[in-house]
Amino acid sequence: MNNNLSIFLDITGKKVLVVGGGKVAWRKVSALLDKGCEIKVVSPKLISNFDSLIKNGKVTFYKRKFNNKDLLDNNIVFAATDDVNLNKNIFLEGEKHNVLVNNVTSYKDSTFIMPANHQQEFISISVSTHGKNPFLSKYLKNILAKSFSEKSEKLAEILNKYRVKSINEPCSQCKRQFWEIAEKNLPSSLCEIENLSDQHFKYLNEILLKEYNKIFQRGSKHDKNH
Ligand SMILES: C[C@@]1(CC(=O)O)C2=NC(=C\c3[nH]c(c(CCC(=O)O)c3CC(=O)O)Cc3[nH]c(c(CC(=O)O)c3CCC(=O)O)/C=C3\N/C(=C\2)[C@@H](CCC(=O)O)[C@]3(C)CC(=O)O)/[C@H]1CCC(=O)O
Ligand SMILES: NC(=O)c1ccc[n+]([C@@H]2O[C@H](COP(=O)([O-])OP(=O)(O)OC[C@H]3O[C@@H](n4cnc5c(N)ncnc54)[C@H](O)[C@@H]3O)[C@@H](O)[C@H]2O)c1
Repeated sequence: MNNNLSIFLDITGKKVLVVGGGKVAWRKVSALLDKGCEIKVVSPKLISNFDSLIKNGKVTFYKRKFNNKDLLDNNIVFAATDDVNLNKNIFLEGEKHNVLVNNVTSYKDSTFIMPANHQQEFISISVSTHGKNPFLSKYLKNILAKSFSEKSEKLAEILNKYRVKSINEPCSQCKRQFWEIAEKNLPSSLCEIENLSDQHFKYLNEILLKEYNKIFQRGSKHDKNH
C-alpha cells in the first residue's frame, strides 16, 4: 500500500514555482496554465515552447540556477531539473518549510505526484500508479478518455439536473432513495454508456423525472406526518 491521498486541489491564487526549463518542466507548466495560479520558472536554459508564454505574461521567467531561498515565497514547487540530487534537495527544503514539492525524478522524494489527467466539462479522469509506472498511467488514461466522450457528458448533464433540483430538499432519505433508483436505471458499463442513443437519454430522463416526483411528493408527505 501507499500513503497517497487522491485530491483535486484548487490552485487559484497559489504561487507555483517550476525549477527547470526542459520538456518535463514544460509539461508541468502546461498543466498549470489557466488554473488561476501565479507561475514562475527558474532555469539557466529554456526550451522554445516557453517563449510565447513568457512574452504574453502567463509565466515569469528567472534565467538562473535555483537557490534555496526560491522555495520560501511559494506554495507549490515542481523540481523538474535533470539533476537528481538538486531535485531531492528541493524536496527536503520543501519539507522544512511546508512547501508541497513534486520531484520529477523520484516519487519517493516528492510530497505529491501528478496523475495522467483528462479533463472534460463535467468529468475529470485521473490515473496514477502510485509513482511506479507513468507510461501505464498515460496509456490507461488515453483508453479511458476515449470511453468518456460526449455520451458520459450528456449523462452527467441529465444527472446534474436532478442533483441541482434535489440539493435543498430536506428529506435526505428520499435523496438516497432517488439515487439508488437512478443507479438501477443506468447502464452498468462504459461501453453501454457509449451506446446510448438520443431515444435512450429521453427515456432515462422521463423515468428519472417520474421517480423524482413520486419520491419527493412522498418525501414531503413523510416530512409533514413526522
Ligand atoms: C502521468 C504523467 C503526468 C505528468 O507528468 O503530468 C507522469 N509522467 C508522465 C509521462 C512519462 N513519464 C516518464 C515517461 C517515459 C516512460 C518511463 O520512463 O516510464 C512518460 C511517458 C511519456 O512521456 O510519454 C518517465 C518518468 N516519470 C517519472 C520518472 C522518475 C521516476 O520514476 O521516479 C520517470 C523516469 C525518467 C527517466 O528514466 O529518466 C516520474 C513520475 N511521472 C509521473 C507522472 C509521476 C507518477 C505518475 C504515476 O503515478 O503513474 C512521477 C512519479 C512524478 C511526477 O512527474 O509527477 C505523464 C503522462 C502525461 C500524459 O498523460 O501525457
Ligand atoms: N516525471 C516525469 O514525468 C519525467 C518524464 C520524463 C523524464 N523525466 C526526468 O526528468 C528530468 C528532466 O527531464 P527533461 O526532459 O525536462 O530534461 P532537460 O534536460 O530537457 O531539462 C532539464 C532542465 O533543468 C534545468 N536545470 C539544470 N540544473 C538546474 C539548476 N541548478 N537550476 C535550475 N534549473 C536547472 C536545465 O537548464 C534544463 O532546462 C530528467 O532527469 C528525466 O529523466 C521525468
